Amino acid sequence: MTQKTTARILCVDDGPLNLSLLEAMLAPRGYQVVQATGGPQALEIIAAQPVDICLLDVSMPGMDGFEVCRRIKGDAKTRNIPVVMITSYADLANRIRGTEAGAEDFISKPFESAEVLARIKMLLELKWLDDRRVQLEADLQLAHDSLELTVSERTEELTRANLKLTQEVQERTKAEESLQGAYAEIKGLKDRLQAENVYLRQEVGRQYNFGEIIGQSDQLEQVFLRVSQVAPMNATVLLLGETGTGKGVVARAIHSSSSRKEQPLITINCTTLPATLVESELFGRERGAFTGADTRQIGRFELADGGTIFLDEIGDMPMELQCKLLRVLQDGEFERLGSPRTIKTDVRIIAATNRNLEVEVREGRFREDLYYRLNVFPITMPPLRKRCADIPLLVNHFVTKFNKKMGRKIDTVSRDTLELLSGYHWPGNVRELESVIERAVITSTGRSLQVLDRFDSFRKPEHPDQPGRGEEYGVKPLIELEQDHILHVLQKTGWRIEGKNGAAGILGLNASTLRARMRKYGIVRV
Ligand SMILES: Nc1ncnc2c1ncn2[C@@H]1O[C@H](COP(=O)(O)OP(=O)(O)OP(=O)(O)O)[C@@H](O)[C@H]1O
Repeated sequence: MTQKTTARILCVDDGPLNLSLLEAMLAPRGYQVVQATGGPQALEIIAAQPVDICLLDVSMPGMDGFEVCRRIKGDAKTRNIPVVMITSYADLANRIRGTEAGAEDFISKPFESAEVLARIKMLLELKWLDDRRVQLEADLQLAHDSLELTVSERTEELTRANLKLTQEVQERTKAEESLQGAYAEIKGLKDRLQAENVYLRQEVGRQYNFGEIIGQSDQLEQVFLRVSQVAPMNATVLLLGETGTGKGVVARAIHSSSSRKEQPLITINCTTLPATLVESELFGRERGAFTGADTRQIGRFELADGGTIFLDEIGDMPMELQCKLLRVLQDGEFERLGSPRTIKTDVRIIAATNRNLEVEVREGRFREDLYYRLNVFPITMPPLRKRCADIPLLVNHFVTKFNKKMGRKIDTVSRDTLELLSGYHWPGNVRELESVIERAVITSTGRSLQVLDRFDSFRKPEHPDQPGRGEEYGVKPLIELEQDHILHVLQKTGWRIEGKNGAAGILGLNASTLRARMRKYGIVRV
């Protein structure tokens, strides 16, 4: 513990001798002695300069030592100056009064040098300790205050941070909620999209496949029924219907479901064959049959022996050939061009046309007898617009086909697209749909089919008054109605023709007339 040795000691006494004694005692010990000969002077000194200790005589004229002591202790600025009262008779009454006035200690007159010095030293140490304590307390208070400040600043900071955090949490919660909302919306959209998308693969399992014929509409079911009825027979089949409705497909299905399926199916397109060569194409020719015929040619009828001949676009066959064809159909016989030898052939005939043969007959462009020969078992292919139910299956079929061909991976078609396709008139029928899908597979980006064609301009039928186009007005030809009705009644009667509850009676026909009609329309029980 260090302590300053130059302590300033105020000695207050009305006796100069005492003051000199004290000065003589203290000064040599390094104390700075300040003298006052009375109370008022002492108080002035104390107010003007720092004093470390005050030695105060009790009995002084005017203001005694007790009063001076009281004033020192009564002033906050001077209260910590230790006061030592000097009394010549150290009686108890004076000590009590001194203590009450606030004196810290007492020394007796005459002074005992050792006692005075010991007391001064002790009081100075105490004062120093007290000063130190006050200082420490002040430091502590300061530290406490600064800590308080720091704590309050920190608390404020934390509160602010907490507030910010709370706001952030709220914002985040809000963001999360809106994200959840967005997710929900996306999920909703996705679900809707999925609901709107027709998954092609799912459809594959449901695809009705009669050979290559895709479709499951009621109209096509009728075709399937008739195909399955006639395929096993050798009967001639006449396929009717607009262009692109699938007559060729049905011809192949009939052949491949028949007992001739291991034998060839020879197709002759009566439109594309040059008229001059048709005859040799069909029946063959001997070498030298005509100028330039330097080799023998086997005709298609000969090639098809045991198999099937598909005469496509029969309505376009020249009249002179129709006669020869009739002979093959009737007798199974013909001669090669330039040869008298009759060749026998066993072929099944399937003919197809998009013309109205009755009109052709009426107008003299088609032989009536040939027409009856061909019209043994007519099958009318419904136009695509009459069997929109098949459009999804057909789209699926063609997308799969063109995916494979072009190495694409399209697997969905939106409902909107299907609706667009289903609403179109399809004058070119399945062939037209096929090329629309081929185009769309080429141009689609991604996995969903995008059809860019605009169909509206084609919607209206071009020739509303053309005969045989009744289906454009939702009207079936009478002949079709009759066929359907007979079939329907026969199914109802369990194929009973005659007698009570027989189909003939119900239809108001003789049994023989009904049988004739059934033959005419090729209606047989399967
Ligand atoms: N039901 C079907 N299922 C699958 N493909 C079909 C179907 N109908 C038609 N097609 C396809 O449509 C295209 C046209 O068919 P097809 O040539 O058989 O018609 P068509 O009635 O003979 O026409 P045209 O009278 O002009 O000769 C072909 O590529 C065929 O494969």
